[in-house]
Amino acid sequence: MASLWNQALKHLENDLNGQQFHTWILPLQAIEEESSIRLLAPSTFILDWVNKRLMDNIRNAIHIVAPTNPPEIQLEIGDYVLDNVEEPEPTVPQPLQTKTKKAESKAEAPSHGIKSNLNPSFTFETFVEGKANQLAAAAARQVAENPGGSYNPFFIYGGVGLGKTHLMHAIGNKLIKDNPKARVVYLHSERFVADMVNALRHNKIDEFKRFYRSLDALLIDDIQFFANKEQSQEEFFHTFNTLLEGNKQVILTSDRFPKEVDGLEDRLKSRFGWGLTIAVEPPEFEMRVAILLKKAAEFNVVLPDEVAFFIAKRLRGNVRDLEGALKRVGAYAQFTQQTLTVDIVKEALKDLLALQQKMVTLENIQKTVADYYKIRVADILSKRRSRNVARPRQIAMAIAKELTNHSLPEIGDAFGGRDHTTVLHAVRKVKELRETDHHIDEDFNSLVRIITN
Ligand SMILES: Nc1ncnc2c1ncn2[C@@H]1O[C@H](COP(=O)(O)OP(=O)(O)OP(=O)(O)O)[C@@H](O)[C@H]1O
Repeated sequence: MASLWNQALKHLENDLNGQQFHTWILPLQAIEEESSIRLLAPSTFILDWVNKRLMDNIRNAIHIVAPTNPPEIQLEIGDYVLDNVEEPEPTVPQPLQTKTKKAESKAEAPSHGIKSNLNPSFTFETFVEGKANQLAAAAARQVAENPGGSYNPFFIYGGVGLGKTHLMHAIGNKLIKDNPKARVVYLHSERFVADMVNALRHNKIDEFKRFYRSLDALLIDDIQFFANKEQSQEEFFHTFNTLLEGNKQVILTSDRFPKEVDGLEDRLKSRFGWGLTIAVEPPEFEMRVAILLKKAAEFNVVLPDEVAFFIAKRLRGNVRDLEGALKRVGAYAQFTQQTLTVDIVKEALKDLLALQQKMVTLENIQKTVADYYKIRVADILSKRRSRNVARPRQIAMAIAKELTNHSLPEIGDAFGGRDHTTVLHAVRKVKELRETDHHIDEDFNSLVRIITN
């Protein structure tokens, strides 16, 4: 029987987004006692964060797995000690061990091997490929086959919930599968910063450095959180160089193109571009269907094709949202013991569908695009052809085609009475521009996110 905490973790993983789960929940070490569960946080930073924002989620999860007699939850600080860094041949890397004074005195200190922090379910096998992530997935496989090769660092960027973390873990999992002794560590950039601050406080910075520089692969998620943290950037810069010089693999993710991460030193930005930088994009319709079908099989939800089509057509957000919707309809079907149909999905996802419907109107698209480019909606509807107005107009039309079910003539009408061929031209032009100009591509993706979220 899995420990109570391990069972609770499964619920927390569903409940929270990947970043929250990896950054704040996974680092907690649980000591289960008769009527209580002690959660040890490796730093005050993590302790405070969990305390302020995630205690309700933790309580809920514990209540689900122990509904009749839920243990009391105590959150306390446990010292992270960087240990065994130079052990000659660890079967698994040995970076972080938890030690608490209380736990020690009870000789109950949990013994942990290396915490690679990899989620075993994020693999290439469970990753659905489509136009939006094909390149990224192919490159990730290359990196997994040939770590420390020419794709180093490997940098994946793109909007939230589009599979960056998943891909990164897939590489890490493959590296360890191929070589169980590989020292692979995944962590969120905020966690790197927190660990560094902690190491400084405990005079363990040399061990900290040695540890990170002794890895075979270092995977750091969401590096935009390094922004304006000069000391962390400095440390990371040296770690990064040492790893690269030793042909060790570095994998990074960010929500935007590295050069556009504000508050990051130029030398870091430029180095991030030395290897391969690749984007993941929001999934297109076919991929959304494929993701729904694959996840349905994973979650044991019987999902008829037409129902998958319906959800994919109506929910155009990121993969995490699709997953959330699927879990909801799955639970609904189970609860009401009905086979899923489009009508049931309409009922189960009523609020989500209404929200999406309400927000994605042509007016909303025009307004969002106008705000984004700091022009007026009237400019978009006008006949003006200057580039600063014409380009946003084309982008707005292309988004309208992508996000709504309106026909080309309807879109043309709504954009100041234009002909449908003008809309078609805009759609083609924007497609071409997105392929050649990453600024336009970023703008487009950001706008879709703003409109659909
Ligand atoms: N192509 C895909 N195939 C299968 N699952 C996917 C895919 N893309 C994303 N997911 C799933 O969607 C969820 C969110 O993905 P992930 O955490 O990797 O996103 P992310 O891009 O790292 O977002 P964030 O920046 O918010 O961390 C995860 O459960 C992941 O497994």
